[in-house]
Amino acid sequence: MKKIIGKVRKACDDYNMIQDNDKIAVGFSGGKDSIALIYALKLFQRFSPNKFELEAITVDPGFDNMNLDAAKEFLKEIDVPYTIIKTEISKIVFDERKESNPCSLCSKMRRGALNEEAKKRGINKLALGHHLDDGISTLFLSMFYEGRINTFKPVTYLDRIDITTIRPLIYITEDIIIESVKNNNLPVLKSPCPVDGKTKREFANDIVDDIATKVPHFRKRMLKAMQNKEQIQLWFKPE
Ligand SMILES: Nc1ncnc2c1ncn2[C@@H]1O[C@H](COP(=O)(O)OP(=O)(O)OP(=O)(O)O)[C@@H](O)[C@H]1O
Repeated sequence: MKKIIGKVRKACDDYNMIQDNDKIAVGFSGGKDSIALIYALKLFQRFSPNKFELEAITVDPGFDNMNLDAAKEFLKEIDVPYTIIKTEISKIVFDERKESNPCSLCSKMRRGALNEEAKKRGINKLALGHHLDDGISTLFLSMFYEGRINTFKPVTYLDRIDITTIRPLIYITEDIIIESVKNNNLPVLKSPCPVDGKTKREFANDIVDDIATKVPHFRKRMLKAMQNKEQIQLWFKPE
C-alpha cells in the first residue's frame, strides 16, 4: 500500500486534487480499484497536509448476485461511513430497454445516481478509481471509436452540480492495484455485471497489455505523452 499512497500523494499534489476541509466521497463499486482507493485515501488522511473527510457511496444497480456484506464490514472496520443507493438500473438497461450497448447507459445512470446522492450529502469531491491503464485504454478507445484524441481528466469540475471529480489513482498501474489488494486482503466483490469481461474496454485493455509486453516502459511513456503539452504534432489543417 505504501507504493500506492506515495503515488496518490503525488497525483494529489500535481493536480491540486484535495484542499482543506474537503468532503470527499469515493464512488465504490465493490471492485478492486475503488476499494484500493478508499483504503489508500483512508491511510493518506492521517498525514495529508490538507484535512479532509472521507466516505463511500455505492450505487447498487440491482443485480441479484451483488452481496456487499464484506464491503460493509470492511468499511466499518476502517471507520469510513458508507451509503448504498438501491436502484433499478439493471432492470431498465437489460430487461426493459434491452440495450445493445448497455455500458454507456448503465454508466450514465450510475454516474447520475452517484452525483445526486453526493450532492444530497454535502459532498464537494467525488473520487473515482480510474488508474493509469484506464487512462491509456480510454485514450485508445476515443481514437478507435470516436476519431478524437481524448481521455478523462485527473480533475473535472461539474458546474451543473458544483462537485469536482478527482481520480487519485492516475499514476498507478493495474498490476500494482491487484498486488496491493491481495497483500492487504481487501474484500473485492466479483463484478455482478452480465457483460463484465466482454466489453470494448476489455478489448482496449488487452491491446495495452499486449503492447506493454513488447515496448519497454510503455505505460510510463504513455503517461508522459498524456502530460506533454508542448510536443504535439498532428495533422491540423491550416485555419
Ligand atoms: N456502482 C458503483 N457505485 C459507485 N461508484 C462506482 C460504481 N461503479 C463504478 N464506480 C466508480 O467509477 C469508477 C470507474 O468505474 P468502472 O465501471 O470503470 O470500474 P472499474 O474500473 O472496474 O473499477 P472498480 O475496480 O472500482 O470496479 C470506479 O472505480 C468507481 O470509483
